[in-house]
Amino acid sequence: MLDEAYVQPEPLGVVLIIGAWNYPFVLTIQPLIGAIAAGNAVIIKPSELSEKTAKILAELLPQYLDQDLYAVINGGVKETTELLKQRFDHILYTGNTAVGKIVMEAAAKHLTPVTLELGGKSPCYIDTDCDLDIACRRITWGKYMNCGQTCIAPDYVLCEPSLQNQIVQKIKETVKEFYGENIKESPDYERIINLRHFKRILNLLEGQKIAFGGETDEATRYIAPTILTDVDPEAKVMQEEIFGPILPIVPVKNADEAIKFINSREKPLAFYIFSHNDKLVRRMIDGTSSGGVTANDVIMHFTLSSLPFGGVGSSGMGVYHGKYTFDTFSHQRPCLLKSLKREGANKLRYPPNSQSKVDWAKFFLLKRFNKGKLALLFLAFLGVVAAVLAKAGYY
Ligand SMILES: NC(=O)c1ccc[n+]([C@@H]2O[C@H](COP(=O)([O-])OP(=O)(O)OC[C@H]3O[C@@H](n4cnc5c(N)ncnc54)[C@H](O)[C@@H]3O)[C@@H](O)[C@H]2O)c1
Ligand SMILES: O=CCCCCCCCCCCCCCCCCCCCCC(=O)O
Repeated sequence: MLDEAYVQPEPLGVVLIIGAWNYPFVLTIQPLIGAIAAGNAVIIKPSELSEKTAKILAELLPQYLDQDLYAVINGGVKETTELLKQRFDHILYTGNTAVGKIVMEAAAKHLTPVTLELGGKSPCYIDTDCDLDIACRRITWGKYMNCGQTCIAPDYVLCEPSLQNQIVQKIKETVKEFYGENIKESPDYERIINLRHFKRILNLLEGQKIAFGGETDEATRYIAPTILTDVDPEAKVMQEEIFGPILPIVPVKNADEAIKFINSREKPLAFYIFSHNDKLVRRMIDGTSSGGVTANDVIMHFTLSSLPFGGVGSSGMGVYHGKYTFDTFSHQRPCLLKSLKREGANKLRYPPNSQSKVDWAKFFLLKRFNKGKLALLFLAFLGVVAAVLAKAGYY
């Protein structure tokens, strides 16, 4: 009661931030800000795939930040492997799950804590009680933004079979509204990062029923906004994160079947539910697990600095954004400041031990006391009252 107890966040030391190529600026600078705020030195390793952003980060950062404390190291697998042999005090990695395991293994050698911002297949459930026009506009935005190369893009849609055709029609209309008749010419429609990913995505289309889109151009790595209908849960496109502009629709009987479907797979990075029915929204949140959730929209939980961002299970571990980034890169150090006085009370914890000492310790620590102690306390209280009365009478 008389001591001072507080939590003093302290810097961890040297932090390594490994970024991914799909949002190469935000995925390195956002964690960097929190790591600096928490007082750490930082090494940034941008993705070699987004080579121009990597180059510009290495040119710009030293112009504005202390070069002894904040470094940018560019390179690919070889350089990152070498970097990971060093001892860091925290590693924040953004990228795919397979490399996440490599990072965690390397970190374990030094007992370095990790934050792993990974991916996964983020489901999107559309309820029959829903404004389909709005739902489809928001899904079109989140799915085809950056050509589907967004970690929290809705990966696939779950809905009742009766909604399928309407969804296709409405997304089709929205694509036209967003990107015009000639999508290829739209300055707002992006391309696939490289040929390897282009071929990987095309491979996912094999044997599928294309309800919309499907046009591709290898020379410019263009893949049109595409929708697949009646997709078999066992199909290739349902086995890995798509990370491209393909939206499979998997018909389910109802919300309960959707919950079962989601729970039978790895925990996703995000989960989206579109419904007017608030009770259903909460039931679906309670019945599933995912890194984050947005109801009646997509992507937007990422934009709130008041919410922690991160995955769970195979979609990652640890969180950042806003104050959570500061906390991730800090050690929460508990401090108790006592004085050298009141040694009489402290004698309770020193040997020789006795039942009376145990009872008093219970009283102080657990706020638990037996009836005998209660009587004693009552007597003490009466004594205090008597003393006060006597003093008042005396004066
Ligand atoms: N959770 C998030 O915030 C988030 C954000 C963006 C992307 N992602 C996920 O990232 C994935 C896409 O990114 P990616 O993995 O293709 O990015 P990537 O290929 O850029 O790899 C990520 C980083 O890992 C490094 N790397 C690659 N192979 C390595 C190895 N063998 N050893 C050590 N380091 C290695 C790269 O140099 C790069 O810096 C998707 O799964 C996506 O969902 C997650
Ligand atoms: O790959 C992983 C990283 C993901 C990065 C995703 C970045 C996404 C950025 C999206 C920015 C969206 C900004 C939208 C701002 C405009 C908002 C207007 C909102 C009006 C809201 C009205 C309301 O009803 O709430």
